[in-house]
Amino acid sequence: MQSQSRWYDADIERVLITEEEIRAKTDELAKQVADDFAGIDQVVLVGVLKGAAMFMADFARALGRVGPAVELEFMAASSYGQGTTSSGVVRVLKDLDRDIAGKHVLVVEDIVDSGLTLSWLLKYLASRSAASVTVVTLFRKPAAMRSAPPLKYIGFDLPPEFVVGYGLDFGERYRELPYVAVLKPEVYARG
Ligand SMILES: O=P(O)(O)OC[C@H]1O[C@H](OP(=O)(O)OP(=O)(O)O)[C@H](O)[C@@H]1O
Ligand code: HPA
Repeated sequence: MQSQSRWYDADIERVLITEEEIRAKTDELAKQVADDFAGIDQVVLVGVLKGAAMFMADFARALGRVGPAVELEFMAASSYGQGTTSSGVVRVLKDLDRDIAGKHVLVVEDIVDSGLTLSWLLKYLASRSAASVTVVTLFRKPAAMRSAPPLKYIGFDLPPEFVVGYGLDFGERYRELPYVAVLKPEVYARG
């Protein structure tokens, strides 16, 4: 059966990580976290919107199958706006709804690129008296190795290119792609 063409097909330069690879890696990360959190009954997952929406949903279910009970919390932070480089200023668009004091918190990020968002977020959460704060990110860019806080749970290392899909956007578009891809140069240039 021929697969149907989708609106974004013509914009894609190349796929970097497939849907199947994302699924397998998500299960693997959940297993690692479950093993490390053995003996802990409850973990609060803090998803960083909007980019982490897809990973949060899939990771929460993967962890639920093999690990502790999870509570879902979301924060919304933004530093990229419409472009492909960080503005350098993290804006909180939505704060946590509940107190995390005394709880084991796992921050769920889609990507750590410059590391600015994560560094800022960890400082922000440090004042909330959580029992522990750990980070899981599905993707990491090379710049993060220089400037981001040390990370234990990383899905994939990506090349230093602006990517879209599986939650990641370019000007709010392409988040719904089931894989992670690089767009054609003319698409980035159009803005
Ligand atoms: O390591 P950094 O260079 O800080 O980049 C990482 C952050 O950038 C993206 O969010 P963005 O600010 O684009 O907001 P969004 O999630 O709403 O797209 C992404 O979802 C991460 O949260
Ligand atoms: O490569 C990226 N794509 C989309 N959003 C991002 N936020 C940081 N890096 C990226």
